[in-house]
Amino acid sequence: MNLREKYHIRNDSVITIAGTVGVGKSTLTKALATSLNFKTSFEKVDTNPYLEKFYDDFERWSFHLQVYFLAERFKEQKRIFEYGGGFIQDRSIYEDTGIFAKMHYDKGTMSPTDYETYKNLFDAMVMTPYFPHPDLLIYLDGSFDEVVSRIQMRGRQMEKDTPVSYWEEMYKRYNNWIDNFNACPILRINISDYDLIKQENSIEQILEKVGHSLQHSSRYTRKQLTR
Ligand SMILES: Nc1ncnc2c1ncn2[C@@H]1O[C@H](COP(=O)(O)OP(=O)(O)O)[C@@H](O)[C@H]1O
Ligand SMILES: Nc1ncnc2c1ncn2[C@H]1C[C@H](O)[C@@H](COP(=O)(O)O)O1
Repeated sequence: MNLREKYHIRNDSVITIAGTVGVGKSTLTKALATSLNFKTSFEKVDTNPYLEKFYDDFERWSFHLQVYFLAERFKEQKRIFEYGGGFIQDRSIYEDTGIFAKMHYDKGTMSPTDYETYKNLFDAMVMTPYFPHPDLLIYLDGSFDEVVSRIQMRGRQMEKDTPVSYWEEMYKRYNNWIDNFNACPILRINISDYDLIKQENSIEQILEKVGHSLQHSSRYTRKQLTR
């Protein structure tokens, strides 16, 4: 029996991983996809034509970057749909608006008109009954100090050059955002409770929680019954 079967995870499940920059989403995405034999959907950082410019001048590039991310994530959503699921997704589409666009608007680095335009586009594309929400959102949580040290350790220059107050603001917003999130079921995991590098059975502990959360989600059970 493989790990997916052992933990009663359907092979058409869609699991998205949310959490602040540097917390460990991509690392967990890879580990989960490998153990479940799922496909991955990653945020592409190296080929993003706006990201460095954005970190250099938020005001000038925030609208362009949000529209770019929205288009990229929507294309990924389509790909996931076309494959019929079986995906682990690195960052949810909900964070783009709920965290990033809102934060830049509130801080005055995205104009009210740009924010309104972006929000209208987002709502028309995503917040409709036609948009398939994930079966589960895994929310990765950790201490602020650990998150900042991971950003430094990973070493993307644009992020290292960004004032720590930016990450602090984002961190606070994430805590608030997840407490009010209800678009799909959530599983919260603290990064101090597992170590994918040193503890071999860490991934199984996470898979057990994932299987349990999915089994207890009425939407997932409904999906199971209609198959
Ligand atoms: N469980 C872990 N233990 C130790 N270091 C980790 C762990 N998960 C991620 N990291 C490290 O933290 C940094 C950020 O991780 P990453 O997965 O890229 O975060 P995110 O995708 O959330 O921005 C990377 O240097 C990565 O190697
Ligand atoms: N919607 C976004 N707006 C601004 N910046 C964003 C958005 N989504 C991701 N980012 C940035 C944050 C990081 O610098 C990179 C990649 O994120 P990570 O959490 O490391 O996967 O893109």
